[in-house]
Amino acid sequence: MNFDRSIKIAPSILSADFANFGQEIQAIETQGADWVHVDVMDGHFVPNLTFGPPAVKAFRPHVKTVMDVHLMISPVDPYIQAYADAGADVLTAHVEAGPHSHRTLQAIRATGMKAGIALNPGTPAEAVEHLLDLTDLVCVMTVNPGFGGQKFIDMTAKVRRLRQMIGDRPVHIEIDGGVDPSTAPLVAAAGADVLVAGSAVFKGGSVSNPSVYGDNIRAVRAAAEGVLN
Ligand SMILES: O=C(CO)[C@@H](O)[C@H](O)COP(=O)(O)O
Repeated sequence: MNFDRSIKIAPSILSADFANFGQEIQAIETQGADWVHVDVMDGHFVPNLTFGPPAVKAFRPHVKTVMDVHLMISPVDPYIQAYADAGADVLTAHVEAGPHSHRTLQAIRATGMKAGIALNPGTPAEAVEHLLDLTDLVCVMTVNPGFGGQKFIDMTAKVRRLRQMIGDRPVHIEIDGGVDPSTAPLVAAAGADVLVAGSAVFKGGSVSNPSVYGDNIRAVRAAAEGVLN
């Protein structure tokens, strides 16, 4: 996984057909997804339950790009090795999930995975300033985590501040929640490069009508890239 700051679209499979993950992953990748975003929720850190390591392991053979696993769980550390074994490429933990994010990021990197740190909308950029040398990705939540299909919360000032703090480090800024062609330009202009989109990618499409996914991915990408040229 080489670092670059081009716009990457990471569909969240939280909006996919849960009875058909293999084909859904293949469809979004064939239709232009750069990464595949997997939302892990524990019913404790967030009020919803989704996948665990066995599901991530089952997704692995279908993902040909980058499997980007977002842990909305607490605690994190006891499960890091299980997600490495399951085949995650990027593993992101929340800075609010425990008192030892520094240790968590070191433990993630020690497995060979890329390490991400996520911030809830209420958490300031400064909460991760001391972690920037240990992280490959900062995920800025633009909804309160737990569910797809929520309204975008404007975090562009936080994204700008983070990009300034990151400087020339090779750190991605990922945006997660309510990303669509109307919100993507705001965050791209502020310095984000990885755009997670669930509803905006999967709406109107299916594995038997996958070109809609392609249209949706292209619409988000074009809106984001449009402000960079
Ligand atoms: O992590 C989350 C929600 O907690 C996200 O990944 C959502 O799944 C994105 O969905 P949309 O807001 O794009 O529908």
